[in-house]
Amino acid sequence: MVCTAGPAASGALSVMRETLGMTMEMFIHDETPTDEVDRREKVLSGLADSVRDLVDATIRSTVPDDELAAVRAEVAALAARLRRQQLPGPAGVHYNSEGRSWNWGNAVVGLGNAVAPPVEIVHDAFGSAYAEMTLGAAYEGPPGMVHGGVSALMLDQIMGETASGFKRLTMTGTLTLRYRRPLPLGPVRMDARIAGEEGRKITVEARIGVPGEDTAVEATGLFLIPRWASVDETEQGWSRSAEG
Ligand SMILES: CCCCCCCCCC(=O)SCCNC(=O)CCNC(=O)[C@H](O)C(C)(C)COP(=O)(O)OP(=O)(O)OC[C@H]1O[C@@H](n2cnc3c(N)ncnc32)[C@H](O)[C@@H]1OP(=O)(O)O
Repeated sequence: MVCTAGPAASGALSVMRETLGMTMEMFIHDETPTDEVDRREKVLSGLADSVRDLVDATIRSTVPDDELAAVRAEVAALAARLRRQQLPGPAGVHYNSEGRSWNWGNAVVGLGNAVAPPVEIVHDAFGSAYAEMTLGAAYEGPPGMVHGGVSALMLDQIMGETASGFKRLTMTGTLTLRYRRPLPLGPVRMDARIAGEEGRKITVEARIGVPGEDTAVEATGLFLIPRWASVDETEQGWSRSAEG
């Protein structure tokens, strides 16, 4: 799933740029046609999937040292091929006038980011969302368990998207987590919902756990529409697409 910032978003985006300077320069108006974006995204996400597999294989491999060294040389050669043509910095968020946006570098949902777990967040029209994914060896904290920071990362993303609803800009103000029980690596599910709204403050509640079992981590977050991004402007400006 990819969030989209339609043409009307440019007002909110320009305020963000002026206010936050270089950081928000990462929102890039980019008139690449949607079909080209779709094509590139498919190829890039395929590569990210393979690199994710490489990460897992690296962690778990028991091949001899000389084989590890040989693989290292091949991986270095592949990285050099990719670096022949690359961006000067992070990928940022791009959007075109057709209402398509793409955020391939995002740490949780970036389709070009092999560090991101493969997550598709599903939103309904009523301020709630869920996601199911499998967290493997790359996300380990306690032995066999999901790292607590990874749970926080994943929850922050689904909660931020839920607060935003892709119709307004929100930022995490405060995130409170209660780790109730260890979360084993493997299939997990997250759920989030808006629990309350008051002016620029949106409270979101969420949980993550093994599907069908008791909650492992519960979260409450206060998400803020920044002072510099008025509700009217951001509500006009943000939209989302179903697919990405
Ligand atoms: C569509 C795309 C979906 C994307 C999903 C992305 C998920 C990922 C989300 C993130 O990770 S965001 C990155 C992490 N968060 C940040 O970097 C936020 C950094 N902080 C800020 O930019 C500003 O502090 C912030 C925008 C949060 C607030 O600045 P404002 O200038 O708008 O707040 P202001 O000072 O006007 O305060 C408004 C009210 O909020 C309260 N407040 C401000 N900051 C707060 C805070 N951090 N926690 C709790 N309350 C806070 C403040 O006390 C006040 O309360 P009262 O109205 O009752 O007086």
